[in-house]
Amino acid sequence: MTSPSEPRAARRSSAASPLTTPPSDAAVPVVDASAVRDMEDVGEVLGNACFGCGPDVPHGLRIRRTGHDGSTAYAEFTVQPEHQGAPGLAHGGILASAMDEILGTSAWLLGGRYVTGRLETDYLAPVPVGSVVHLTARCTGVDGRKAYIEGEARLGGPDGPIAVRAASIFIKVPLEHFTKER
Ligand SMILES: CCCCCCCCCCCCCCCC(=O)SCCNC(=O)CCNC(=O)[C@H](O)C(C)(C)COP(=O)(O)OP(=O)(O)OC[C@H]1O[C@@H](n2cnc3c(N)ncnc32)[C@H](O)[C@@H]1OP(=O)(O)O
Repeated sequence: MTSPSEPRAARRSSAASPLTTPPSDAAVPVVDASAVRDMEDVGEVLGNACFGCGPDVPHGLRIRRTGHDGSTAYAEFTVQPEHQGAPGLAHGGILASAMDEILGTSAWLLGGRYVTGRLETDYLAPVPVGSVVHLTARCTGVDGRKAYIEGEARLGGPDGPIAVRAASIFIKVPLEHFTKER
């Protein structure tokens, strides 16, 4: 339940705009078994250099994936001093990066390789340095190469208050997207 004293965006149930709302004939997401298997060796599949989830990246977010239920992915991270923007608070771009990571994890579960095409964020509450942030994302529909994914970041626990909501479109790309010379 929301109240009139909450931020206007908190009174909406989703961050999705018309651009990130799947069309009415979008397909229901189907999880790919091999993507789930790859999750167990994600360091080997992707390397450990990811700003979002690389465990040894010095100034990275070091997001820890904690599981999934269908295309709904779960993760958490702790906001470090190097993630600060305003004094004592997480930088908004850092929080958008964290949302990108969990939204991308939900896309990963569909199989193939996806990249972020569009990312929309609503910031509902400041996030103090030292907070444990709980991330969730789910696919709301698939239309051709486009996967529509929404998520949120909660403070302090999986049922804690929502600090950030995000809605996105991830686009399926061939492997050459990552390997071709530019
Ligand atoms: C426990 C679990 C463990 C799991 C373990 C592994 C987990 C692993 C997680 C990794 C998590 C990383 C999460 C970070 C993910 C990044 O940060 S990815 C990096 C940021 N993104 C990029 O660099 C993308 C840059 N953009 C591009 O390369 C190109 O623009 C794209 C997106 C590939 C599209 O180009 P294209 O292939 O030529 O496709 P195009 O025909 O233009 O568009 C295809 C369709 O998408 C639509 N589209 C394209 N762009 C957009 C847009 N911006 N907005 C809306 N629609 C768009 C088009 O309209 C078109 O729609 P249809 O006509 O088919 O209806």
